[in-house]
Amino acid sequence: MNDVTEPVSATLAERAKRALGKRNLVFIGLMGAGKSAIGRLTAQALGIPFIDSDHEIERVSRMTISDLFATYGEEEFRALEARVLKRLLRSGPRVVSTGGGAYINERSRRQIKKGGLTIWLNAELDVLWERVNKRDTRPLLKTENPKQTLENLMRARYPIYAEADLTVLSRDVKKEMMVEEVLAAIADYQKA
Ligand SMILES: Nc1ncnc2c1ncn2[C@@H]1O[C@H](COP(=O)(O)OP(=O)(O)O)[C@@H](O)[C@H]1O
Ligand SMILES: O=C(O)C1=C[C@@H](OP(=O)(O)O)[C@@H](O)[C@H](O)C1
Ligand SMILES: [Mg+2]
Repeated sequence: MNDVTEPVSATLAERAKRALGKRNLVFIGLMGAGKSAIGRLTAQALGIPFIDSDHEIERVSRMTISDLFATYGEEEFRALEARVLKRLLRSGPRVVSTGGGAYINERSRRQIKKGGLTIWLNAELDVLWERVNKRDTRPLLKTENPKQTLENLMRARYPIYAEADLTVLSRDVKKEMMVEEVLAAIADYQKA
C-alpha cells in the first residue's frame, strides 16, 4: 500500500507522471484505436518525449510501412519492428506508440512488457472501421473484405492485448477526453 497522501493541488497529469516514474508508457491495440494520435497527446500532457514505432521504422529504413511489407514481407517487418522497439524502450520515461501487430509478436511483446507500462486502447469494430477505411496506408487491410479482416484480427488479437497493465475504451469522444482517461488510468495504477 502506498500511504503517501497526494497533495490536493497535484493535477491529473502530475499524478500520472509521478506514477509512471522512469517507466515508458506503451500504447497497444488494433489499427485505428488511436495509439499514434492519443499517444502523442498523452506525451504532451505528461511533458515527456513521444515516439511512434512505425514512424521510427520508416525513418531508419527510409521506406514506408506499405513498401516494407511489399518488398520484404511481414516476417522481416516484424524483425525490424522488434529491433527498433528494443532500442526505443531502453530508457525512459517516454511514450511509445506501437503498430497494432507489435504486441502480438512474441519477441516484441517480451520487450514491451519489460520496457514499460502497457496501455491497451480497446475499441469496437465499427469505431475502428470508420477510422481505418479513410486511408490506404495499412497493408494488412488490402484484402477483398477489409472489414472482415479487421474483425478476424480482433478475434485473434484481443485476448493478447488483454494482458496489458491498463485498458481504456477508445470511442468517438474528443481526443482530450481520451487523454484524460489515459492519465487517470496511470494515476490510479498500483502494481500488485
Ligand atoms: N477519439 C478519437 N476521436 C476521433 N478520431 C480519432 C480519435 N482517436 C483517433 N482518431 C483518429 O483515428 C485515426 C486513426 O488513429 P491512429 O492514432 O492513427 O490509430 P492507430 O495508431 O492506433 O492505428 C486518425 O485519423 C486519428 O486522428
Ligand atoms: O496491426 C498491424 O499488424 C499493423 C498496424 C500498423 O500500425 P497501426 O496500428 O498504428 O495502424 C502498422 O504497424 C502495420 O501496418 C501493421
Ligand atoms: Mg499508429
